[in-house]
Amino acid sequence: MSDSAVSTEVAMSCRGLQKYLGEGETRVHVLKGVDLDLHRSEVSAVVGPSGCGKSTLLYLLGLLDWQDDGSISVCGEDVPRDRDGTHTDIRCEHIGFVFQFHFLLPEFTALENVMLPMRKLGQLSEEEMVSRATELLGQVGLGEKTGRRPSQLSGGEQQRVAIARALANRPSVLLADEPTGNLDVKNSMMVFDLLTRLAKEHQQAVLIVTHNPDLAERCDRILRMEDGLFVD
Ligand SMILES: Nc1ncnc2c1ncn2[C@@H]1O[C@H](COP(=O)(O)OP(=O)(O)OP(=O)(O)O)[C@@H](O)[C@H]1O
Repeated sequence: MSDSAVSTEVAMSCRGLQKYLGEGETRVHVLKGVDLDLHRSEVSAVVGPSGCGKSTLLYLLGLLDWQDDGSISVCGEDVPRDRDGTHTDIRCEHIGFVFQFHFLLPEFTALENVMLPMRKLGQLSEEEMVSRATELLGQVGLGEKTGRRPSQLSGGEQQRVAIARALANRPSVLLADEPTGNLDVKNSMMVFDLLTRLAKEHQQAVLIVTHNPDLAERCDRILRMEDGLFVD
């Protein structure tokens, strides 16, 4: 993938990120001081052996868990370390997630699923939310299937709805944990290319955890993690 379109603007960064998991004898020092800058329009792959801390890092950057030490900033603003709800607001506004399993709500249509993050953020009218969700589903090639429930869509289509949902609030950062891990080779490539193309179009920074070397090679850069740290 060409890096000519990578912006110098940092969408997210972390410094000295440390995390312990578990209690007592099972306590593990998972992240040992991770430094990272994610630039807009840049797609970074995180690779490394099982258990080295990739998902833990994604959880911390996604503000789904708290670090034990170190700092995270989003669009130049430090994320406060106290657990006062600020995290949820920042997450809603700035961060989109795509997981291996789509976590779409089964009783909702594709359109309603994509509208959910917008409802939570509460900045758009009903009409604006419908319009944006419709546009996003069109961009992921599901313009004709907006009224379908997840069970009426294929695995690849469900993951495309999840991508549209992740982009709904026009986040600064898109975090993806094995986003194609549940798909066959053909759908993997298609979903991966779609995700990275749309993120670049929307000038988002993308961080993808993957065990798939073919997908990692298609990213702008590959970050190798070993035992809780990035290595050269
Ligand atoms: N709740 C927990 N208590 C103790 N240790 C944990 C806990 N959750 C995860 N770990 C350990 O933390 C380490 C990092 O886990 P993490 O899920 O971040 O690894 P990973 O690199 O994403 O692995 P994989 O590629 O297998 O998904 C592992 O050694 C794991 O066993």
